[in-house]
Amino acid sequence: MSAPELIRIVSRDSPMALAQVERVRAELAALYPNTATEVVPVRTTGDKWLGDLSKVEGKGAFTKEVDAALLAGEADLAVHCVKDIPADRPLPAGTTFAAFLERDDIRDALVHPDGLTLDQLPEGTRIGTSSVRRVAQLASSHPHVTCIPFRGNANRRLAKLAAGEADALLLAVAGLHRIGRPDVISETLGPETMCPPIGAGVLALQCREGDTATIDAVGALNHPGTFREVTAERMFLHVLQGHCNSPIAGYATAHRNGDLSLRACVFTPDGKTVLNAHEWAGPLDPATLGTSVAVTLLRQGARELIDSIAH
Ligand SMILES: NCc1[nH]cc(CCC(=O)O)c1CC(=O)O
Repeated sequence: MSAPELIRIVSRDSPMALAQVERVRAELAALYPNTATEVVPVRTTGDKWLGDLSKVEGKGAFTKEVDAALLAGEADLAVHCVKDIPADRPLPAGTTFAAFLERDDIRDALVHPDGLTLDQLPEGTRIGTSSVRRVAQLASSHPHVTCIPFRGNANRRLAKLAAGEADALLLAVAGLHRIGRPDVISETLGPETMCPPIGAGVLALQCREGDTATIDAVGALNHPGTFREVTAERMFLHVLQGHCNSPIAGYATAHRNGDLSLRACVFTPDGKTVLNAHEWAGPLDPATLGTSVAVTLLRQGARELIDSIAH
């Protein structure tokens, strides 16, 4: 296959996002030694605005400017965390997913300067997180700790923690590895303790729809098992139609025998109500599994629960 001579890659300009781009460049260089790559960093609304995300355009705050650069032809490939790509609406018109890279760790980690675990945290511990998903699950499992709003990229959050603005943080394990700081992890939380977000630990490669040369080239980086997992998870979120304040979590697992399972939860913000579903698909396609799990939660009252949360 003849790959393009040059692929310009656009992404957020945070240290984590730039590390993600370096992974993509390395994978492309290994496959296509004659293809040059260039990085086009972009600062997104989500990076500039450090207040409540629902006050700006909560959805797409980390992807909008990146997608605009792709569509304007300033770059050929956008690299996104799947977790940051809205699933309740289609991708921006004119763009398409070309690949999902092999999934990293999907778990969240507790970052506590003295190495305490979640169960060891004293009453009143201030956990810096603005994630409604993390807040709801902590309120349910560890009601004696307090979540305080905390935004900014992972490096900035670690700096704010070091400055004493919180006592501990919850951050994604994958992200901490990407910024070279797995050393700060005091406890890795299993999905039964802290259910991960849709798309956790996966990088999406997005191209312009008509750019078949780039789509074909970067498509070789796709990981089929990850593709199936992400397809099920994003269809689940699409059918559920949450908003930026609805605590929703879930993850699919592609098993070695070809089966796919999807476990998902919807919470009230106070964590007092938890809706849960876990289903398997054998011969079913991933999108059908995602739809089925969403419908199961809707039957349990997820629609009323989500709509009753202010947004
Ligand atoms: N909201 C920012 C964001 N988007 C993706 C990740 C983690 C890496 C990933 O899941 O791909 C993070 C940081 C975090 O939540 O700790």
